[in-house]
Amino acid sequence: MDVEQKLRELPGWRREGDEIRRTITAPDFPTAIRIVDAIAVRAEELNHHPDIDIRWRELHLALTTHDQGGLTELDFALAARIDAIAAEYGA
Ligand SMILES: C[C@H](O)[C@H](O)[C@H]1CNC2=NC(N)=NC(=O)C2=N1
Repeated sequence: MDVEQKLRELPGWRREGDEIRRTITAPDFPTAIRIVDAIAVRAEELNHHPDIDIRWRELHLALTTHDQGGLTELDFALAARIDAIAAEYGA
């Protein structure tokens, strides 16, 4: 898998070691929590779960595939869904 090519398709995300990361800034704290809830639904569907650090209206997300020891297609599939959710909630 060409990680750099995948990242070009996901401009909000950056690579840090074995992870890709994105910060989402929601309009307010309740919206940030709704975004987390929507991400949870997708994560369950994909059986792939982000690390999420909630700081007021900022969400710091990190994706990797622990059981494969690094980045996989699943990380990029979930990242694309997270981007769609963020856009839907005005973040
Ligand atoms: C057993 C189950 O499939 C694994 O624990 C899954 C669940 N969700 C996961 N999510 C992420 N981000 N990485 C994983 O390696 C992972 N593994």
